[in-house]
Amino acid sequence: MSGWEGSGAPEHLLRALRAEPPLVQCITNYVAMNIAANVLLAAGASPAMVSDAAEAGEFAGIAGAVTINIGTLSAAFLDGMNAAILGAQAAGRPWVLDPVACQATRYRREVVQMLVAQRPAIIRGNASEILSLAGEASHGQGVDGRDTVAAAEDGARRLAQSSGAVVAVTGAVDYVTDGQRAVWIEGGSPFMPMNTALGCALTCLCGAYAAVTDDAFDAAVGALAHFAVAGARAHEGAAGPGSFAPRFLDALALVTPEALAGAVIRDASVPA
Ligand SMILES: Nc1ncnc2c1ncn2[C@@H]1O[C@H](COP(=O)(O)OP(=O)(O)OP(=O)(O)O)[C@@H](O)[C@H]1O
Ligand SMILES: Cc1ncsc1CCO
Ligand SMILES: [Mg+2]
Repeated sequence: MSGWEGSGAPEHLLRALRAEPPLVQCITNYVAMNIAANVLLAAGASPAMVSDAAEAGEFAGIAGAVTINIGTLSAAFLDGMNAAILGAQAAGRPWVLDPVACQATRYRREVVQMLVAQRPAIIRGNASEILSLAGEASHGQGVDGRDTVAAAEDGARRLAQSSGAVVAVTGAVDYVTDGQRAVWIEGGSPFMPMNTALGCALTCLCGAYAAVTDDAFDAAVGALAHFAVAGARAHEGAAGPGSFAPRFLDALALVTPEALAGAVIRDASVPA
């Protein structure tokens, strides 16, 4: 099918987001901070990189959503993450988890399990990270995915069922599931994984979409469709990852709700 039907379709969410730009509190890594903020601004949202525990919980009370990324994990970041999650939960706002390189060290494996237990609305990671979270063998090399998204399909569905989160697995073709509903999303560009932190930025955009709908599945599909359409457009005329990067920011901003309606989204739901 082409396009996700109904009021939760990406084009409707993008219209809502542009009409009232959501404030998204991003606790992300040092590599991603600037890239993710620019991605959110281009897409139409309002980023704030607020992570210290002294204010992260209070700030979460005024944000539309919180996003948490363990890319450059430290004790100080972790304190801020826990404060922000408590603040988001007290305010009834969703939070999104990016389990960067969670397969790599015991510290990351333990921290990410503790975070998953705090009920993120969405978990967005590459296939190697999602396989590890699902308890399966992962071939991830540090922060880079080395597994196919198809290999993580079953694990993603089980992880969604056990955690209660919508799970979004990204790669050449993306997969999103809430444990029952599922879609494949096509598009993007092979230059995307050659630009650092675009996945981290996408996690922040999942927060922006989650701020404008109560349905975390629709939010994840909307954010990933926005990246897929903008990435494919930016690929046209790009000579490599360097010239791709500014075209991608332009494309994120120039994508219209009507263009998002043309995103290639294939239903893969398990029959009830
Ligand atoms: N080969 C590819 N072709 C098309 N799009 C791709 C490809 N690989 C990744 N993407 C897209 O790039 C974006 C980021 O996904 P990716 O899986 O690379 O994240 P990641 O590994 O977490 O990145 P990072 O940790 O560097 O932020 C997604 O929108 C995804 O669809
Ligand atoms: C390169 C890198 N190292 C830690 S986080 C990060 C950004 C991509 O995940
Ligand atoms: Mg990543």
